[in-house]
Amino acid sequence: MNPLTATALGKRYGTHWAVRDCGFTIPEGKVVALVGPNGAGKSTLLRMAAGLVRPTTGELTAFGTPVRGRIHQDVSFLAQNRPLHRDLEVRELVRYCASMNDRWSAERAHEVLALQAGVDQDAKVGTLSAGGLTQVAIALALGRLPRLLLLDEPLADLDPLARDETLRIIMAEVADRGTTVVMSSHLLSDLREVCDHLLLVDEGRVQVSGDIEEVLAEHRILVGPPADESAVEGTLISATRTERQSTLLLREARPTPEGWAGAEPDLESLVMGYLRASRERRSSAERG
Ligand SMILES: Nc1ncnc2c1ncn2[C@@H]1O[C@H](COP(=O)(O)OP(=O)(O)OP(=O)(O)O)[C@@H](O)[C@H]1O
Repeated sequence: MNPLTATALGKRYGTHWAVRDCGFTIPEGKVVALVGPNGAGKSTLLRMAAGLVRPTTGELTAFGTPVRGRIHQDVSFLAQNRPLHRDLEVRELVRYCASMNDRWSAERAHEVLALQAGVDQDAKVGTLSAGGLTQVAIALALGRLPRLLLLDEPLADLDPLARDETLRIIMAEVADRGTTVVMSSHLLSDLREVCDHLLLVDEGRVQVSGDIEEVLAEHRILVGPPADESAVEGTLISATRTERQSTLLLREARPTPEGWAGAEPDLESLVMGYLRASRERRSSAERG
C-alpha cells in the first residue's frame, strides 16, 4: 500500500490556487525531497497530507485511506511553525504526549532527544531556540511511531552540527523501521545525502516526480557555443547564456552534438535549472 497518493489535488485560497491538479504517488520506504521555489505549494501539500487543510479539488490517500480532516494514525507531521506547548518543560511535554495517545512511545522520543546534543530536557519549551524547538518537535514526531513522516523544512533552523544529527536520525529511522519520509527543504546538498525520490513543485503543480537516479539520468547538461543551438535536441528546461557559452538543461536529451560537452546533472543543478525556468516564466508573465 502506497504511503501517499494524490489525485487531481488542488487547494484554492480566494482566487489563488496554492496547489493545482497535482497527481503523484510516494512508494513505501522512500525518502522524498519535496522542493520548489518559495510559495510553490510545498507546505500546503504537506498540510493537506496531514489532514490540517482540506483540498478544494481531488483527493489524498494515506496508506489507501482518504485523508479527510484528520491525520492518519500512521502518519506524523512536523509543521513549519513547530506548534508546541511552550509553558511545559521538554520532559513534561513528552509525558503529556504519551498520556494523550496509546500508541505513542515516550521511550522513542527520549531516545531521539538523547541523540541531539543541544537539547536540555529540563528547559521550558518556550525558552528554546528555534533550532531547539525543531529538535524537540522531531523527537515528538518520531514518538508517534509513524510509518510515514512528513517534515516541513526540518533543517531550516538548525546549525550544521544539529543538521548533521537530524539527518542521521532520519537515516536511522528509515534503515531501522522502514519509515517513508517526505521532507521539504531548500538545502539541496543535505537532501542529496538522504533522499532517493524527488517531488519538484512549482506554482502548485508537480513538475518532476520520481526516483532521483532515474530523474537525473533523464536529463543532460550541455555546454557549448553561444550562437549555435540548432544541433541540440531534447526538451529545453532552462538556459544560461553568456558571450562565451550556453549552458542548457535538457530533458530527454539526444546524444551530445559535436562541439558541445554533455554530462548528467547533479541534483543541485537539476533543481536550480527548474527554479531558474520558473523565475523566468514568472517574470515574463509579469512583463505581459
Ligand atoms: N492560509 C493561507 N491563506 C492564503 N494564502 C495562502 C495560505 N497558505 C498559503 N497560501 C499561499 O499559497 C501559496 C503556496 O504557499 P505554501 O506556503 O504552500 O508554499 P511553500 O512552497 O511552502 O513556500 P516556502 O518555501 O516559502 O515555505 C503561496 O502563494 C501562499 O501565499
